[in-house]
Amino acid sequence: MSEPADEFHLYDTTLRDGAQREGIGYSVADKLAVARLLDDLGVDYIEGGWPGALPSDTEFFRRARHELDLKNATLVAFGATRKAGRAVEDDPQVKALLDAGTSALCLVAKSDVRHIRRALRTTVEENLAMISDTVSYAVAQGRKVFLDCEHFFDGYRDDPGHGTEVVRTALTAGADVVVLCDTNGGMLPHDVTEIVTELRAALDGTLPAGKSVRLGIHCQNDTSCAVANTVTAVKAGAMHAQCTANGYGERPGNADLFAVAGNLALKLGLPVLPGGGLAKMTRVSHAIAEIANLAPDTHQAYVGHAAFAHKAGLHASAIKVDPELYNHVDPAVVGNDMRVLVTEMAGRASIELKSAELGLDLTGRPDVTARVTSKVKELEAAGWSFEAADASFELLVREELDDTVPAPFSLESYRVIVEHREDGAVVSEATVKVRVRGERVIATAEGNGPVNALDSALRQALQRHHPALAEVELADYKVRILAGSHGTAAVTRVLIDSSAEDRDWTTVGVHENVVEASWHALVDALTYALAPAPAAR
Ligand SMILES: CC(=O)SCCNC(=O)CCNC(=O)[C@H](O)C(C)(C)COP(=O)(O)OP(=O)(O)OC[C@H]1O[C@@H](n2cnc3c(N)ncnc32)[C@H](O)[C@@H]1OP(=O)(O)O
Ligand SMILES: CC(=O)C(=O)O
Repeated sequence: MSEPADEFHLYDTTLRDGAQREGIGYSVADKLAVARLLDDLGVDYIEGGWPGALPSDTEFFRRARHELDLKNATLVAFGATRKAGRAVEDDPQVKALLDAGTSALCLVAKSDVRHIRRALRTTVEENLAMISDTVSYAVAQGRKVFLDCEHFFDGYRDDPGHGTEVVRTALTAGADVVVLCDTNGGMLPHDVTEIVTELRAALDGTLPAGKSVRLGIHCQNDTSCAVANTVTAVKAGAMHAQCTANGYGERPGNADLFAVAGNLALKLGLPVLPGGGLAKMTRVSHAIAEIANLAPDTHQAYVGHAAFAHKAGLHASAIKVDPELYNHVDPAVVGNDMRVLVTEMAGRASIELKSAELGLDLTGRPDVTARVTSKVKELEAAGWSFEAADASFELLVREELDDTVPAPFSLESYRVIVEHREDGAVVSEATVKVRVRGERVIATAEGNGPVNALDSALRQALQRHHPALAEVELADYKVRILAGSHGTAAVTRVLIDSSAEDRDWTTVGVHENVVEASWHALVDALTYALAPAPAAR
């Protein structure tokens, strides 16, 4: 296998191929915002869309001229080669492409004989002429041209001579880079290595003077190998990689820009995303997901929230010695963080590391660490989950550390009624009887559900003594029924996300009864809201 070329481009197609993902529909303003993020990240090219095909893409390029001030990237307009049987200068799609006014263009061309004959319904000779005419016409107008060879790998397998001829024709006509596309995404890494290597050898010495073999790669993710195929093509000599943010794209998607950039920079030592771009990857990935209106993928390599989250006790015990022992790269290099998760898989090291993350120092307290470890295992076995409920975990550790957070009240009783009225309205009403700082308080409130009513009644009862609770909001409420096993009853687990000013926290409650499980999570949430900082923080 040859080594990566010295000159290398990272080419982003989030706004064109990425927008072909089911469920994505960018506005022009969204596209401008994504382009700014990608430019700030440091990609070399941003493919903005297909002017003349999509009115919103035509509008994007029009606005980009005045509104995008790109610092690092070159904007590229995408389109197809001229239509079969039509002169290039008379082709309205080619005109619209040039009218977009970008200095660089990317043309998609057929390179598989099956597609030329059956989809394009033309001859191999005419298709080569379409490529040659369109590339040389755009080059003559001063544009840099990339040529995407659709279905290159499938076509090359059937007819290597023809595949080679397509690439030769485009390079001879003046294409800057010819991009080999695994359009159906069916290749495996060894196929890509073999074909790229063989193609380079076949082209070597056959191009006109002054032309060199400049290849790119574009991989769809249908075998889940898009990133691997991209990296392997670069290893085999491709000097231009097309990718999309978060791997968005047609069907299962494309090669994920962040995984490709991380691999090329940190594993192959290529200077991609210079100027600190790597450290912006996590932020940019999440910001683009937000604009696309998609939840970020928690488990995405390099940039996912869980990319450096460690659950197994054995992992945590080695991480305690040296985080490098269980991280393939330093998370900070890609703008991410390492986290230790506390679950029934935790060992003492996990408990110590997680506590340290929360500002609780268990060094020199093996008794506390051991007690917390066994309590967590016991509770997790009974259905509790501390993985996401850091606040409940902190309360538990502090209790064992003799730094118990004072309970804001003691409970005498609570009662919840759900009333289905004759007119169809369903009203919940809760009454709580509590003691707050020696005073007996009774409060009743209505709510749109039993937990909402309970929360309102409890806050009402506490508000005079604890006015800070007015700032606390219940941001989310998740319920999960955990099936019983070994003859035990099913239990309900409730997670409550709370927020106040600039902090947020999660608490957990478990019980056979959903209201009681909610009550536990609610009480932890309000207790945590009023908790003084830990003695050791
Ligand atoms: C692999 C990829 O993802 S490439 C990007 C694909 N992206 C898109 O298709 C999104 C944007 N596409 C569109 O808006 C429309 O499909 C358009 C405007 C491009 C074309 O629309 P229409 O003119 O209505 O044609 P339609 O989509 O039905 O068919 C495509 C036409 O382009 C032709 N064509 C396809 N590929 C090429 C090519 N590389 N070069 C020249 N012509 C091509 C087809 O033969 C067909 O021609 P025909 O109308 O003479 O039969
Ligand atoms: C060009 C492109 O998107 C493809 O061949 O998949």
